[in-house]
Amino acid sequence: MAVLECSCNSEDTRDIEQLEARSASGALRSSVELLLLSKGPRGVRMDGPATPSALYRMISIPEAQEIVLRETIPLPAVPMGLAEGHNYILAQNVLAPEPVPPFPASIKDGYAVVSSDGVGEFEVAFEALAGSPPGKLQPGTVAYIGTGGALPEGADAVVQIENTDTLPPGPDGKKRVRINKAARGPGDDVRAVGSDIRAGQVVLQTGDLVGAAEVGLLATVGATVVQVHSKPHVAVLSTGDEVVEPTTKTLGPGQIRDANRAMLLAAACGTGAQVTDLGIARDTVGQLEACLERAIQAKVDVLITTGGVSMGDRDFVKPLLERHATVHFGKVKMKPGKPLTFATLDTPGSGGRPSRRMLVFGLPGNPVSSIVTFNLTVLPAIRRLAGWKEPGLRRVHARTTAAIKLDPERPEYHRVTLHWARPRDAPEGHVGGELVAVGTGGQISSRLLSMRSANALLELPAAEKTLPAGSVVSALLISDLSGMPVPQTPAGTISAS
Ligand SMILES: Nc1nc2c(c(=O)[nH]1)N[C@H]1C(S)=C(S)[C@@H](COP(=O)(O)OP(=O)(O)OC[C@H]3O[C@@H](n4cnc5c(N)ncnc54)[C@H](O)[C@@H]3O)O[C@H]1N2
Ligand code: MOO
Repeated sequence: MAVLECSCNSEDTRDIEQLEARSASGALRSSVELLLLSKGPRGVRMDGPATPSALYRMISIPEAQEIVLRETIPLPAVPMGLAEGHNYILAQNVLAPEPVPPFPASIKDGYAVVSSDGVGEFEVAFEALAGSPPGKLQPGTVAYIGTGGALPEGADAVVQIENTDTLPPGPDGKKRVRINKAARGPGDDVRAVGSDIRAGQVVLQTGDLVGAAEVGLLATVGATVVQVHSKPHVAVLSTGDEVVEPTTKTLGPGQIRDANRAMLLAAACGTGAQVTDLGIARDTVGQLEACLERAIQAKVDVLITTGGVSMGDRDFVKPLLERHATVHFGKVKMKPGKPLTFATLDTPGSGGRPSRRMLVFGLPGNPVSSIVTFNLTVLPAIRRLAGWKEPGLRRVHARTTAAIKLDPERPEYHRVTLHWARPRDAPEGHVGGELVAVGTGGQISSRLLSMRSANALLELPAAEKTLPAGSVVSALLISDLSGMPVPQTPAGTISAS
């Protein structure tokens, strides 16, 4: 992970009018402003007032997610070495150039035999050890063979050592063995050529995530350099006059420590993205614009801001994006996260280079709103950039354990910890279970404790009613479930149905 520190806390306090005046006189020529001059048909305005936030159409979350993915183009493929390729998405199919195993290989330590020779006493003609070239076996003799050893020519099966007794050497000093239990026939305890992987078989496909096992497969077929999608470069910026560094020992009047930046940098890091910390911007157009410029200069693929996207007269993020980018939406019917804003900013390439696109997510300042909207929109975009075919959160169903009052207007993403438990009416000792959703306490969007240990978001519809305990509700997974509480049952338990 590369971390580039770049704080934007300059003392620049230009307001919108000053900016507009300087722009009109041609005094500003930063890369942000040059972008303005090269804007496309849906591009930005430098003249006229910003769209008041109240004027944004409130769209649904599925619509918002569709827009985000529509505007997100996977990053180009790059060659990557075997070890570094871990956790990348393949941009090519990988074929086996030869069969695995490439020779008939013993499955056991024992004796290579001619299966029709059956039981009896045999001379051990030679040793066929793993890694050695196979010898040639005559009928009526056997060869000692190790697991993975190449079956000698003439042999057609292996008898494991447990089914043999070592005999004293013969008068000629040759080793001898008694086969007590014959091979069941040709091929017994032998891996045939290509039985694991056929020659030419596609072992990995475009779009596959390279986990540890996939690295092993690449190594097996000798694919030491493969094409993978680049990982995006993500920058995170906090905004707000009240927001101070987490290192602040004593908070001044009205100050709060910046929770969002560290949290979102951690979340972005968790995707494998390269991350850049853009610091905290004060609520001034000048500082925000300077940070936007930094992000462009640093060639980030995804810029995440938090705060300043709502209705206040110091909420400058939307107006800034309206001026410098194409804003696709600025209000989403969801709780938390209503003022979620999404824009794209295209930088034209020069000297034959392709143009770059920066996705900009203006997340709400409330910490829970910022991490919930990250999971629902930013994460899928990061995954799509990195080449994921199915970048959305995985949906499961879970039973609620308490009554939940629904929001009458906005669908709510209710934070829960999923457990695996016996169904409610199941008798003691019942094998199998279902997902049970335990709420994380007060769900107000400022209360970050509601995200603590949350591994899923219940998708609650907007309605004028209370959902009774025991309802089955769809839930989106926001963390891997391997740490999920699970009642202990003996290993290998099988349900008797
Ligand atoms: N008149 C209206 N006011 C608000 C509306 C509305 O529709 N009409 N929407 C509310 C909703 S919903 C949300 S969510 C918030 C979002 O506001 P902003 O995105 O503009 O965020 P701020 O006002 O800057 O901050 C909100 C809240 O979060 C705290 N905060 C901000 N940054 C951080 C940070 N980095 N770490 C921790 N906490 C942070 C900030 O102090 C505020 O308490 O708007 C409602 N208002
Ligand atoms: O939508 Mo806001 O995120 O409810 O608090």
